[in-house]
Amino acid sequence: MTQNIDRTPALGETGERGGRVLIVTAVEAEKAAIMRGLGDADGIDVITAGVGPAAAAAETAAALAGSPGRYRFVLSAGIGGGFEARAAIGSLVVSSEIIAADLGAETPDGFLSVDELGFGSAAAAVSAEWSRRLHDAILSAGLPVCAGPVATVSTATGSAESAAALAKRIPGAAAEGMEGYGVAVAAMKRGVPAAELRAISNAVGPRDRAAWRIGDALSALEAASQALREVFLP
Ligand SMILES: O=C(O)c1cccc(C(=O)CC[C@H]2O[C@@H](n3cnc4c(=O)[nH]cnc43)[C@H](O)[C@@H]2O)c1
Repeated sequence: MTQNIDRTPALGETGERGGRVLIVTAVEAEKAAIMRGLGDADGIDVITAGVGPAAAAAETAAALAGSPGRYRFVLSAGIGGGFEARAAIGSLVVSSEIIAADLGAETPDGFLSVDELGFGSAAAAVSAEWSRRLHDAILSAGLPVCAGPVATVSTATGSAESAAALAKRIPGAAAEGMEGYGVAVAAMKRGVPAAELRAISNAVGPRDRAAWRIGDALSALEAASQALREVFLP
């Protein structure tokens, strides 16, 4: 289930695709942080799609369908939960994989993924080359960053048991968000490479709203976006 897939065309293999980058956030505060970091960078569109994989997929699909050939890369970006010992609050995670972690069936013996059910794949295509370039640019800027699987969930994890089960199911899981799989599937269906960036606001585990550091995560997202200018600009 956690196998890395890179079915999308390689970086530079733009074919008929245009030169712009599409960044999809869930909420306005994430968009604003990214725009502050990007400054007056041309060639990048940042949109707010709403919370959850369905809204993310619908808005991404609409943006790509509305301007066929306009985009060469799509990034799902926002704040997220970090898995213990992988991603601390205020750090950044770049996707090596994007996994729909709760897409499947519950059985008396545990969770079965759609892969195990034979209904497709819970892993959306991630561009390994784009992910590497994003990771390296953020690292070069001196920001704390790791590359790892990012889980997409419809219900944010809220207990130690669920966090442990997820970490077991997705070896090396680094972050959790609610939109990446939707964005990546919409991009994949249009043949546009995609990846995900999460700035960590909270630990994945027992719900503790008072411990969330949304301001720190938004500052990290802004700093990462500044570092990514050189990657995105033609
Ligand atoms: O009030 C709560 O307990 C609560 C729990 C989980 C998520 C929320 C949100 O309002 C955040 C939704 C928004 O932020 C991303 N996000 C941030 N941290 C996590 C997480 O640990 N697990 C899943 N998603 C997270 C998410 O992508 C949404 O866009 C409130």
